[in-house]
Amino acid sequence: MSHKIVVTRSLPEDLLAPLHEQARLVVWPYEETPMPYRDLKQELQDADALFCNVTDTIDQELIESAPKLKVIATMAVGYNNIDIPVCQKHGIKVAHTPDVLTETTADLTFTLLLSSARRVTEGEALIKNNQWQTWAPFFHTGVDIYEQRLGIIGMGRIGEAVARRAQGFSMDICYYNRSRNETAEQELGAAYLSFQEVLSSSDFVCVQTPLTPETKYLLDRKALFTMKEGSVLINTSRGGVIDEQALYEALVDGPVGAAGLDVFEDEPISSDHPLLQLPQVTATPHIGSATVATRRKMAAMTVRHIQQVLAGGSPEYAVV
Ligand SMILES: NC(=O)C1=CN([C@@H]2O[C@H](COP(=O)(O)OP(=O)(O)OC[C@H]3O[C@@H](n4cnc5c(N)ncnc54)[C@H](OP(=O)(O)O)[C@@H]3O)[C@@H](O)[C@H]2O)C=CC1
Ligand SMILES: O=CC(=O)O
Repeated sequence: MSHKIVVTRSLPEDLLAPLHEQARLVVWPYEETPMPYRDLKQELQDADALFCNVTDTIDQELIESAPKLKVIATMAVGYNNIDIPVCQKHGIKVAHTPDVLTETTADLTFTLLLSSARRVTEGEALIKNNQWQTWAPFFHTGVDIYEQRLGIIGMGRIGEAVARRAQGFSMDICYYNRSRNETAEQELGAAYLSFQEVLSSSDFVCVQTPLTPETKYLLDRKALFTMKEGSVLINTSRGGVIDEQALYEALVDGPVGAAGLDVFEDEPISSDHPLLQLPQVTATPHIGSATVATRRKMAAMTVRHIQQVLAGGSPEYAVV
């Protein structure tokens, strides 16, 4: 047993069992609390593999203090928290978990879309706060979903899965990517439009890009203020893709009618954040892929990635 593996969150024992058989595991004992950076740095000094997640910052300092590290396997598809060029420079393999979480994340995206359009959480709060007085012709009206236009910024795996759900609502689908997605165009009837056209013509805009230097604040003030009057914005990608201050202004004084947000620039978002004071914001705590079945698949895939690299091979889903 020569390998050391660091796991930054507690996980069900049966999921980690295959690793125990071939290595010494250091597992952060808490599920709800991230492993502090300092402890992680200390443990990585003689580690061969790292099992991490979206809350761990895997930066140059950390990577360069881990001379034996061979693989960083993250239990997520997004890897914006990992310094990929530094990993490449040091020959460290990086693996992530696409595909297994696609449908689950699309379900949550569509849940936010439906909920924002029909003001579900606002309505629930009215009832629970004893503020529902009567049925009234225009009481608590929302916007229609069926036959409306859905614009997807980032038509990749999750974007396509959201579009498939939108077909069931007879939505008119358009998208923007840097490159054209022939599958989405031919099989889902999605129209390829410019970024501006998607924003200005869509009743619903779903953001599904990764967070990269290019997509940081992709939805800035200018972009948000070109959105269609009364439109609904859904973000289940990463908080940093949207300028939150500008989104607040676009919701209060601009064209955005409502927003459904699963991700935030700083997580966990503080309950006194201005966005959370707005009734037209529906917020969930970064739970896009959070079903038991999907999280188990993600964890099992992350374990396999570590096994594959420690056995001298390449991970099934390699970033680099
Ligand atoms: N809320 C949650 O819990 C979850 C969040 N996520 C987030 O969702 C993201 C997407 O996942 P997934 O669908 O699997 O990823 P994919 O790589 O399959 O899709 C990403 C899409 O974004 C497009 N894109 C990338 N850069 C740009 C850009 N600069 N401008 C416009 N479009 C761009 C890509 O097209 P092209 O390259 O042609 O531009 C591609 O179509 C993840 O990176 C992660 O951050 C994922 C799972 C759960
Ligand atoms: O945010 C989650 C992910 O898998 O990426």
